[in-house]
Amino acid sequence: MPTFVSKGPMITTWYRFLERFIKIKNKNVALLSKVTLDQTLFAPSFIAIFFTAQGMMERKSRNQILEQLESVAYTLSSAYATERAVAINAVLKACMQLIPCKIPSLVADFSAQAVVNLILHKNFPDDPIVGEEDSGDLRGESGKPLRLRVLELTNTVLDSPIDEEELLQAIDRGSYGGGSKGRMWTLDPIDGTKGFLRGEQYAICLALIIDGIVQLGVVGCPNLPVDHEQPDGEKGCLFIAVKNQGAFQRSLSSTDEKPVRFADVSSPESASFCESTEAAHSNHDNATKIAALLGITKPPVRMDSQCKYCSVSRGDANIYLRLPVQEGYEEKIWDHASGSLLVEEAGGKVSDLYGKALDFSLGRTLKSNVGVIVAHPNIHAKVLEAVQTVCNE
Ligand SMILES: Nc1ncnc2c1ncn2[C@@H]1O[C@H](COP(=O)(O)OS(=O)(=O)O)[C@@H](OP(=O)(O)O)[C@H]1O
Ligand SMILES: [Mg+2]
Repeated sequence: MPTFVSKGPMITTWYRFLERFIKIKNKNVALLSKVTLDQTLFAPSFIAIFFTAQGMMERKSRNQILEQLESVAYTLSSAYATERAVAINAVLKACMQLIPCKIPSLVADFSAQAVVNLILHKNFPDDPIVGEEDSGDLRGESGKPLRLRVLELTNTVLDSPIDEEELLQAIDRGSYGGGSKGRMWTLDPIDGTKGFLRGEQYAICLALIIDGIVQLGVVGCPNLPVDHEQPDGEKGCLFIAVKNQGAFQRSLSSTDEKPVRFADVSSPESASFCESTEAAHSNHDNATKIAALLGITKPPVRMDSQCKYCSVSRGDANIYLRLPVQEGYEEKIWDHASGSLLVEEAGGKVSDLYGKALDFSLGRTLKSNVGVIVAHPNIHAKVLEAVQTVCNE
């Protein structure tokens, strides 16, 4: 019904407008101009108006309407569709090989990097990869026992088995130095090694960066509950974000994707925050002082790995702080690329401790940034101010 009522008159008026105002003699150029205007101006506006009106008539909430618009925009957009599908497949395979049994973390780390790099190389042979691991510890006689265990695990998820030399080559495809030009992938095969060892949160994180800008991020969290409200329910989630296409979550066992959004929060007092489990990776004492300054009363949620980015993106908490412990520590691009895009696409804001955007164009590390602050745009400025007050004390 809304289609019938709105579409006819609007389209007729639009085409009349085009006929009247596009006065180009060359017929082909005139046609091309009309098609361009139609696809870039009319179609997106019409779709947005149509779905908003439909949502309002169905008495949907503002958030439900936004979610629907996001999924329509995603369905209609095909940018990076192949990269998205390949990245999901690679991260899923790497997750699957780690779930069934208890695996030593070194074996898991190398094997996850081999699996993801092999899948990326098969699909995008010219794309360089900035990966956390290299094959040094697997080489020679001394590396043989570890090498064979990694090879065995890697071959459990590959369609066609590889040999020892192919394994080493695959891992070393992650040796790219990064930079500001062209395409590259960045991979943390197991982020949150300590969490993996404890049987808690860890993540497999893959991102596509083009000319220094993160365009796609996929994060696999094999131990994260699918629903934060049901910590004993199904575990294992995949988070996916493509620039300007929104952020999504699915479980490892299903292909159904749901949009994820930052929880609305109007003031820091009502917020909750999460930080690293490891006090050696983020300063817990300063975080406590910042929380007090902001009037936050809820205790922090401590969690390992980029699962923190995922958790705030879907509204489990409102703030993520990573406060430097060691002067001169340079954050690695694979520890933040996919997570930061996920946050931005879910409606959150990411900066460093000085309010600067994270710069992924400077090599393997975030050389020009210090720490990370993630918060809802409504409260980011206040959080930043409190962080600066405490860190400058
Ligand atoms: N000194 C220091 N400061 C800041 N960060 C550091 C530091 N040392 C290590 N790392 C990196 O922290 C990564 C783990 O991230 P988290 O701290 O979020 O998780 S965890 O709680 O430590 O498991 C961890 O990633 P993984 O090595 O992949 O686990 C490291 O890259
Ligand atoms: Mg890491």
